[in-house]
Amino acid sequence: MTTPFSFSLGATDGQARTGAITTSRGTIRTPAFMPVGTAGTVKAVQMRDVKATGADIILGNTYHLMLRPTAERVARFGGLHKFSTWEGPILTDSGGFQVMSLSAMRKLTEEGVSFQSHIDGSKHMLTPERSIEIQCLLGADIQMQLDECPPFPISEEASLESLELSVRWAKRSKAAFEEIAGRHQALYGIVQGSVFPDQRKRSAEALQEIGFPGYSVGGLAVGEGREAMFGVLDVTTPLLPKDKPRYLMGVGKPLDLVGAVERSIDMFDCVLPTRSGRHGQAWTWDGPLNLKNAQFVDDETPLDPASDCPASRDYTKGYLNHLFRAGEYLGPMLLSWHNLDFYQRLMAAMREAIAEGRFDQFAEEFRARHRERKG
Ligand SMILES: Nc1nc2c(CCc3ccccc3)c3nc[nH]c3cc2c(=O)[nH]1
Repeated sequence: MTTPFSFSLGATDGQARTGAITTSRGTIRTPAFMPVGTAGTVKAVQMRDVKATGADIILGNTYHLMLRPTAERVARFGGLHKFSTWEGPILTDSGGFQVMSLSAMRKLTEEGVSFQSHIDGSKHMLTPERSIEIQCLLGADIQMQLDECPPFPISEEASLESLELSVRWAKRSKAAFEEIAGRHQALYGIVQGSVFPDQRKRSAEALQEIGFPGYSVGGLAVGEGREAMFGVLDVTTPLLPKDKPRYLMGVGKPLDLVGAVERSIDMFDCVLPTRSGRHGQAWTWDGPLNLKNAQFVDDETPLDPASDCPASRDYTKGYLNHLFRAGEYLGPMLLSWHNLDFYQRLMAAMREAIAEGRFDQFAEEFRARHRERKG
């Protein structure tokens, strides 16, 4: 573990940019889509197939893994890489977001957030210090500060209070990180401020005062809608250092990814490709398809013959329709795999378009072709 974390910018095209994040476990090509592996597995897809789709990095979840099987047990197995057999970089969230969306009896104080496990009701406490300890026990290469992701909508004064707490927690997270993390690991600050431009500015400036090797844009993909999200990016990314990665948390649909790359975002995560795949939704260049739909019963064409992914190339839509109607495990497995591959092919196409100075044209053609809703 000697290679220190670093980011190098590649090509820029308008505000869009390519880059490479060097970590001790491999390089991440940006713009990058990071499959979510919440409980140490990218649901229904084996790690060798996740890698084959082109993913350079996957995500793990402090909240889920601290509850089960516990961070200490994962550490005894040699860390999350060894435990899950994923050998590339792993990014973990700090857990606060998941506590607020999943746990019961949660109580938020200056110290941290106490809560009851959604699994067995046991009592737990997450502080900035404990979150960093857990992320280090897991062995995460890129870690997140503990923050508070405010609900949407939220009043301006409540949003300001929340972002100030997250800034204080950013300081404590960095102090704890510097105590116990390795030189090969990196900690990101998370910009908050909901949909208020002056608060986004305040948060971005306060975090840069503290200083991080990368910055996440938090507080979005919480129901604000695409236009409001883009509006926040328009005012936020210009405030962040150009020579450091920007990670838009929890985003998103293909049209969200294109619009956010247009606004200078480098890293993305979203449960959509795997979660929607498990329920029969296939993402394609032309938009999403519901493969359970009767229209596919006799369809003898694959999802994408041009792909080298077996899930996209070797199975007919009629067969996939059958698998879902029959409740066969293979249905969710193949569609999760296909969707991850499609997301990686979209990211690769954007990286190539930026490198060739034709990203505007790519984005325009994609938006014309990709119909999110029929008709
Ligand atoms: N810490 C944090 N996480 C968020 C996530 C989870 C992303 C995540 C990271 C790693 C694993 C799973 C999920 C969000 N998802 C949608 N919107 C989100 C906002 C925030 C946020 O403001 N702060």
